[in-house]
Amino acid sequence: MIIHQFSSQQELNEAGAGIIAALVQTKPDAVLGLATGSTPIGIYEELVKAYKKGRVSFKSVSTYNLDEYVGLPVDHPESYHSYMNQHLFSHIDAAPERIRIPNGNAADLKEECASYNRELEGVKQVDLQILGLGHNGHIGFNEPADSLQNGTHLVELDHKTREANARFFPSIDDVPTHALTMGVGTILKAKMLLLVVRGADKAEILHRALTGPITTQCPASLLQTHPNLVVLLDAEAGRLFQ
Ligand SMILES: N[C@@H]1[C@@H](O)[C@H](O)[C@@H](COP(=O)(O)O)O[C@@H]1O
Repeated sequence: MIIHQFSSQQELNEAGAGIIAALVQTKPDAVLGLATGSTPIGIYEELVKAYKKGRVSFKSVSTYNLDEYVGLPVDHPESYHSYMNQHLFSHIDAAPERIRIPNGNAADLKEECASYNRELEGVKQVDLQILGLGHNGHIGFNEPADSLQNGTHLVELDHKTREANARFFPSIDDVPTHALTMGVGTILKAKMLLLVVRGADKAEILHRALTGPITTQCPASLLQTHPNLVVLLDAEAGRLFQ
């Protein structure tokens, strides 16, 4: 595990975007696993800048998103489809046919998960998976539990997760109760994991995830088992590592 701590958000964003851009420059048909949430927004902004300056092209890249809410219309402003268009896809040359986000409105959600799994199995390996961290230690939408699932599946969201995400909705009652998420097994198969964590409110859970026992009660703790985990932190999130 390599941990990089940054004193400014800008440096962190540039470092994150730099790692992704360098991968795509050397491997134009790279497979990227993408995350949503507030954490990666600045990194996506830097990637868009790099694209606009002609430093990187995404036209041959394939992308797989980690998760999506169940039951939000695709064009709902808080759907992860909308998020990805707003923060990344509408600004770069990514090929729509190589962009995949779980469909949380599929008539048959089980079949949607199965087909997402089949597609991911068809890809030899995700080259780089971006990850944020939930306040309860979740990754994607893999919530703390007695056991975790390997592949993409339907989850019921923890109250804590819905509370954390209520800031994006008129009220907590508007936050979806379920989501589709890649499983921890799928996440761990990526060649490289880029975990990005910001803010004092994540310091404790981050410290527990990276230095505490490996337990399904803290899904991010399983990242300790990955041979190529790179962690980008701001000073507030990294407070307990000093
Ligand atoms: N499903 C997403 C995760 O993929 C994200 O990493 C996490 C942290 O979100 P944020 O970056 O907004 O703190 O929670 C969300 O609910």
